[in-house]
Amino acid sequence: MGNSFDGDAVETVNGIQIRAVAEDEVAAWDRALALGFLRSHVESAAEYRRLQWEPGRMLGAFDEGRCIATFRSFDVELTVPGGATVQADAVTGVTVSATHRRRGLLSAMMRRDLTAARARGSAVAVLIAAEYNIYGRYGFGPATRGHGWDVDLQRSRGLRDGVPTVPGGRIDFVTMEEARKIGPELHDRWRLTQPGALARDDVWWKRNTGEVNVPGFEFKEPFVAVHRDAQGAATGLVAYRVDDTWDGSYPNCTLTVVDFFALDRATAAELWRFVFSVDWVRKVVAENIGPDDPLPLLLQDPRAATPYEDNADFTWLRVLDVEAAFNARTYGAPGRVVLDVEDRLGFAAGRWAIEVAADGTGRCTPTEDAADLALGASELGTLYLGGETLPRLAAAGLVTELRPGAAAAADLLLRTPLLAWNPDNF
Ligand SMILES: CC(=O)SCCNC(=O)CCNC(=O)[C@H](O)C(C)(C)COP(=O)(O)OP(=O)(O)OC[C@H]1O[C@@H](n2cnc3c(N)ncnc32)[C@H](O)[C@@H]1OP(=O)(O)O
Repeated sequence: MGNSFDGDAVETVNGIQIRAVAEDEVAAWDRALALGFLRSHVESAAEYRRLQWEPGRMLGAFDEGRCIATFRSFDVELTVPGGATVQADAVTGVTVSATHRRRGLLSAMMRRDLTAARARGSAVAVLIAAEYNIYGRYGFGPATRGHGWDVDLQRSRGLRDGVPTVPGGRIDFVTMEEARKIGPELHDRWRLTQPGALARDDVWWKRNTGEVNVPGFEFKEPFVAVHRDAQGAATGLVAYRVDDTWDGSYPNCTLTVVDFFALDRATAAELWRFVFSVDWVRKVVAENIGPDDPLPLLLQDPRAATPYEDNADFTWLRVLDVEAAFNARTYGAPGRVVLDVEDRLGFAAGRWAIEVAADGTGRCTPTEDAADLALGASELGTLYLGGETLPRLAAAGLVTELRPGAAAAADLLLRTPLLAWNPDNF
């Protein structure tokens, strides 16, 4: 399965060359990306793209020397249930020019990248899908959901009595420069508590604090506030923007939370208490805080929180190395399940036994035993982080029970105490 993959190889698909993009070709690649994302009006982001360039990881398709398709991947740590991390191949910047679509160019670039990723030791690949129906064919399945809330502050009447506080804690606004200093270490600690979370690199912090500008994505400086405990240690961060809306002579502002993470529940409650107390604000929009976040239950009136309009599938995941992936995560209950996986691209194909010990650790091995459940690689990706239940997939006809009751029984194993969530687009 591709251990001999040659990163410099040039493939030809229907007369079109597919190959890695050299550093001095990044401007042409960036232009093709802009056109592919229907952004012909956007000025060159080549300077920014050069920060992302790594040998062999930006692919392009070339027709008579013109770049007409783009694809990029980078390695990132993904937190799995239990708090371990696995190396993930993050796929992004996928475009094929309208002049060259449906000739197999995406399929060729994807095959090439996934083969190289498996050879590099990535246990999984992840991406954010522009459209639902593109990536299932390559073995990706929806693995986390975005989940947010709109909160009407007059109706909510603030936080319930008895919601935890942090005695001696404090909240301060920080400058963008301070956010770049405090944020990365804080986020690195937080992400290990959240299955589905991805590491943020240096470029992420630069882009989201305005140090690096990306043409077409105009940076508007947010308010960034950091919570510290009584000892002065940073324990949480919130970033938000506020519009300037007035209803006649009455302030009627909406505060939109764009980043929120806390190392413990009491810090989270303090940050929400702060966000809900900002003068002039009548509505708080938390665009994406995760499906398990208890926010509505912290309010005096939980009905004041209504689901955010864009709640949908977010990270898509593809298992590349079944043993590495399923050995890394922990499980909800002891037991054993045998999965029969069909995978057109081969990486996850076969019959796999997952045996879970009393302490919740699991061992995944190939087996000849009779299978309990049959499923495709895409469904395996959906199940991996615990973002979906087996009975629900079986009810939808996406997983087949080969033994009656197998879906419910295996679900007890795969269950996670905290639903997977990833706040970061990439
Ligand atoms: C991670 C990201 O970057 S998400 C962003 C994805 N990019 C976009 O949405 C930008 C606009 N769209 C595009 O650039 C292109 O249409 C792409 C990249 C989605 C597809 O590229 P193509 O080269 O046309 O795909 P390719 O020819 O390899 O198609 C492979 C298969 O996927 C199918 N397919 C491709 N795009 C879509 C789609 N948008 N919806 C449903 N099916 C699709 C094809 O029909 C084909 O099916 P088949 O295998 O049954 O024959």
